Amino acid sequence: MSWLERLTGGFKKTADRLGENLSGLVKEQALDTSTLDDIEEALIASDLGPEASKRIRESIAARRFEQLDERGLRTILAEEIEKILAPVAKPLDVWGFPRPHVILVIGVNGSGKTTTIGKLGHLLQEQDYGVMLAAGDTFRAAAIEQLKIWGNRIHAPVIAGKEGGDAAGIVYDGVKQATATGIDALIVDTAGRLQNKAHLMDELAKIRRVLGRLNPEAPHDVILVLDATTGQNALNQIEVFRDMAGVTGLIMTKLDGTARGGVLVAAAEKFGLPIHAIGVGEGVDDLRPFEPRAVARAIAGLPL
Ligand SMILES: Nc1nc2c(ncn2[C@@H]2O[C@H](COP(=O)(O)OP(=O)(O)OP(=O)(O)O)[C@@H](O)[C@H]2O)c(=O)[nH]1
Repeated sequence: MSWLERLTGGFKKTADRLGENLSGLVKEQALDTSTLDDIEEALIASDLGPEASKRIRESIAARRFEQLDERGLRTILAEEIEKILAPVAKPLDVWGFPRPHVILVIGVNGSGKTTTIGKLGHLLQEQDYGVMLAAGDTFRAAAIEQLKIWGNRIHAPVIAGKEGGDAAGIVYDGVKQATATGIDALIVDTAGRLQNKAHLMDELAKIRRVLGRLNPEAPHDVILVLDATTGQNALNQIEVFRDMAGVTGLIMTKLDGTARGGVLVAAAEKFGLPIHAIGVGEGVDDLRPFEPRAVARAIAGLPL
C-alpha cells in the first residue's frame, strides 16, 4: 500500500465518526444559526477541539451559503482543516552544526515513543542522514531492549547502558561517539514518567546541561510524542510537557487505530507547535511528514 492509501485507511475511523456526527445536519435550505451550532458541536464531538470548531463554524457562516449538501460541507471542512494544519506541518530538518543534530524525544510511557524513534531514524536515513540512537530511558530494561531491536531493524548504532543507569551519561557518550563517527542525527529516547514530575524534570535538566556543555545549541529539537487514541489527554500532555521540557515540536502516533484523529487539528489550532510527522501504523514506513491537504481530506472523508 502506498503512503496515501495508508493515510486514508488510517484516518478512516476518524472520518467515519465525523460523518456520523454530521449526518443529517445539512438540509436543502439556507444554513441557520441552529444548524451552525449543530455543526460546531459535531466538530467538537469529533475531537477537533473548541477553538478549531469555532473557527470552522465562523468560516462556514461567513460564506453565506444559500444551500449546502453533505458533500459541500465536507469540502469546506477539508479546506478549513487544511488552513489550520498548513502552518504547523513542518518536516524535521537536520540543521545542527557541528554534527550531530541532537533530537530529544519525550512523552509518556506507551505513547509510542520508542517505536517512533525507530521510524524517525528510518525516515532520516532515507534522506541520507547517518543516524544513531541513544537509550536515555534507563528506567525500564524493556525500553532499552526495545530501542536496540529498532536499532537492529534500521541498522543504526545504539548507545545504551544498564537499567537504572545515568541517562545524561548515555547522552554524553552518544554525542561523543556520534561526533567521532560522523553521525548526522542523534535521537535520544527519554523516560516518560509523568507521575514523578520532579524527577523527570531533574533528569531532563541534567541531560540539557550535559548537552549544552558539548554544544550550546543542543538539543536542537525536543519532540513530544503523542498517542492520538488518548484524545483530549494528548492535549493536556502538550501543555504539561511544553512548560516542563521546552517542547519544540510534536509527532502524533497511532492515528490508524482511532476515531479520535481530529485531535491533530485541535493540537494544531490550540498550540501552533510544529507537527513534524504522523504515525499511522507500527511498520518502519508508517511515520511521515504530512501534506496538510491530504490529511485534511482524509479527516473530512473525501478522496485524496
Ligand atoms: N497502530 C499503531 N501502533 C503504534 C504506532 N506507534 C506505536 N505503536 C504501538 O504502540 C505501542 C507502544 O509503543 P512504544 O514505542 O513501546 O511506546 P513507548 O512510549 O516507548 O512506551 P514505553 O516503551 O512503555 O515507554 C507498541 O505496541 C507500538 O507498536 C502507530 O502509529 N500505530
